[in-house]
Amino acid sequence: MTSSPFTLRWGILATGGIATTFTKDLLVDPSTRDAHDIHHVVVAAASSNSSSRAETFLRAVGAPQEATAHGSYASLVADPNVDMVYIATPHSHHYQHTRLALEAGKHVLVEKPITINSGQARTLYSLAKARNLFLMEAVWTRFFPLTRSIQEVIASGRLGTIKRVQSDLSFWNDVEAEFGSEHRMVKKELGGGALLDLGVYSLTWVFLVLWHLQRDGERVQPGVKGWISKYAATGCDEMTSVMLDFRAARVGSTTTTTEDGETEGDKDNGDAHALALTSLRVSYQPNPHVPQPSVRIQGTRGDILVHGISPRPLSYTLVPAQNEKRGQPADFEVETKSFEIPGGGHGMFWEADECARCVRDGKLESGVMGWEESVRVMEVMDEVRRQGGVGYDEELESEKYPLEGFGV
Ligand SMILES: NC(=O)C1=CN([C@@H]2O[C@H](COP(=O)(O)OP(=O)(O)OC[C@H]3O[C@@H](n4cnc5c(N)ncnc54)[C@H](OP(=O)(O)O)[C@@H]3O)[C@@H](O)[C@H]2O)C=CC1
Ligand SMILES: O=C1OC[C@@H](O)[C@H](O)[C@H]1O
Repeated sequence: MTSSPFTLRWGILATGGIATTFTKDLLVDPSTRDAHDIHHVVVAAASSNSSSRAETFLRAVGAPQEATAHGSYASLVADPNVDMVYIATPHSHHYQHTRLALEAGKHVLVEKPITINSGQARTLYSLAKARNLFLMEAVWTRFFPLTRSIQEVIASGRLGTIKRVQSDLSFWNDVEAEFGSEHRMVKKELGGGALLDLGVYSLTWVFLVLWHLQRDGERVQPGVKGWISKYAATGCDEMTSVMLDFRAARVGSTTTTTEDGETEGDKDNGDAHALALTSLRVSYQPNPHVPQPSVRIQGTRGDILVHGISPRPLSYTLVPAQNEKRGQPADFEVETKSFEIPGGGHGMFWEADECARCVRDGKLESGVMGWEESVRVMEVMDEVRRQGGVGYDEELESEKYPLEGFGV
């Protein structure tokens, strides 16, 4: 027996770059990615600017004619046809706009980073829980089939015990020419800086491997050491490097017997280290003719090299360790697995599908991009900013609501 798909009705809050990309993805037929149980409808969009800006946006993305164009965010969240609000404003506004939507009784998908700091994130998740509403940080990379495939390889133990993860999301920019001092990437009033915008992906890869290797209920926050180099024009971070120390990341460690009769499990203390990098001045891959992995996951029996930009990688290579002296060499061959993004989309529809399924099933949080992990990543970024001396205005770091000038 086939039942009809569950329909989620979306309201898009803001009309900028990523709102456009995401909304176009919502309009891609889910059957092109073999999803038959859910369906998305774009019922409204809002611009803080004017309803005509929202109308232009709706036409540009190809939304249904009957979708409503709102001239304010307050009007969007009051729209009774909207089930789920997608928030695509700058970082500085996520806390205010997510509260606006939750307090109006809407489920929310909010762009990364969920907030400016972990305290704000915790408050939003408590509010969602109290109001019985779904809330998720839009870390779309988590929902890629490629990401799931890598997590499965790690969980299978084929790579042995995972000891190290290195992850880099850096762009090679002429920062002054490209961003000046007004672009959201570098403007402090908009929560700018490499760490919150790009570093969150480097940490995402570290967490999706090492946080999940710790046992449920026994997870401990890693030790964190961070270095920040500031952009002279605005004081935001333009280059941030983070080292993390995960103690006793034990699930997936091997206990195979080696030639001398010992077991790897006996010798391994379970610790793992990570390096999460981001910069606006150099690139993870300065020259496409010389491919370099954006993420490297290292186990005692081999590595995984992830290729392509880390928010949206399209292939990975399994690299077996070859060490003549080892009793137990890797039992797999070099293999590259490539993935496609179907339906002509960008790949953001998989996170939207997760939202629909969670709402359908009455879940408040995703089992893939859960609340605790989201808060833990924010805590790491808080600590790195503390060590590197980068703070935002008191109001932006506060949990005061509503703040004037934020359209709430
Ligand atoms: N997941 C991903 O791959 C990506 C995620 N992002 C995230 O999405 C968010 C938005 O980024 P992006 O779309 O590139 O940004 P844009 O500057 O392109 O768009 C931001 C939109 O927010 C609205 N807005 C409301 N208040 C302000 C304000 N004071 N200043 C500027 N804009 C304001 C505007 O829409 P309006 O006038 O209609 O209200 C504007 O168009 C960020 O949090 C970023 O981290 C960004 C790029 C990629
Ligand atoms: O989320 C993002 O991923 C891709 C980057 O180009 C963009 O600046 C960032 O916001």
